[in-house]
Amino acid sequence: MTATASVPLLEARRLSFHRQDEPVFAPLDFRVHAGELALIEGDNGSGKTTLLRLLAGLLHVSEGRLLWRGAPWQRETCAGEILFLGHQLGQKLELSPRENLAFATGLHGRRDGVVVDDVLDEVGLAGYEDEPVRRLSAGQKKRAALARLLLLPAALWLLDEPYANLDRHGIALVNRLLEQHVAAGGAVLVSSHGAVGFHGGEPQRIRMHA
Ligand SMILES: Nc1ncnc2c1ncn2[C@@H]1O[C@H](COP(=O)(O)OP(=O)(O)OP(=O)(O)O)[C@@H](O)[C@H]1O
Repeated sequence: MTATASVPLLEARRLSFHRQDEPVFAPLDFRVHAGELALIEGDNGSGKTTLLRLLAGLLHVSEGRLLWRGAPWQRETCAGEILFLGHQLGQKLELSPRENLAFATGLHGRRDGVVVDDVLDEVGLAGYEDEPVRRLSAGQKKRAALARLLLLPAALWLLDEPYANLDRHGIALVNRLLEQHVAAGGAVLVSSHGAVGFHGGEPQRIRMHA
């Protein structure tokens, strides 16, 4: 392994987040490397979403350190490298899936050689490419959001309950995306109350404690 390969993509050192001076979760230490999937585990209210929002830069670190590729985490460096898919799916409801993807790629660029129509077909939205997202079902909205994973060039995916609202084909789609991304050298942090169907090795477990 080269020195570069051994540097984690993301590293948390005694990381914590406070609300009204109270820590939401106990300080966390973990490292996520390229080609690795990590599960964030914990009960309702234990801080999984808060952690993911913190890692996405939507909240400010209260204490501890967050490193990206060995250097202090900075929004400018990480904007296109980290993709967060949360409960709010980040879709503009008046725009179509195709238009939402155009908006996202305008901000963050796109993977080489990936075609929008192929991506929308792969996530099961063939025939809905130009429908306003507000007219899609909950599962279809989720699929429109998942399309970003295939199209954008982010190295690290932060996925909060990625299986929510999906049927069995959608669940299989998420599992396929996870395995493809990790096999291609990407990394994933995922929170899920259900089983995560990942067969690319034993995942790291990040346990949230109050
Ligand atoms: N916007 C907010 N303002 C104040 N408190 C919040 C806010 N969002 C979350 N909390 C609190 O922070 C704690 C952690 O919430 P968080 O959503 O991170 O938990 P979670 O582990 O993702 O839960 P779940 O499994 O139910 O999705 C909870 O006690 C919650 O009430």
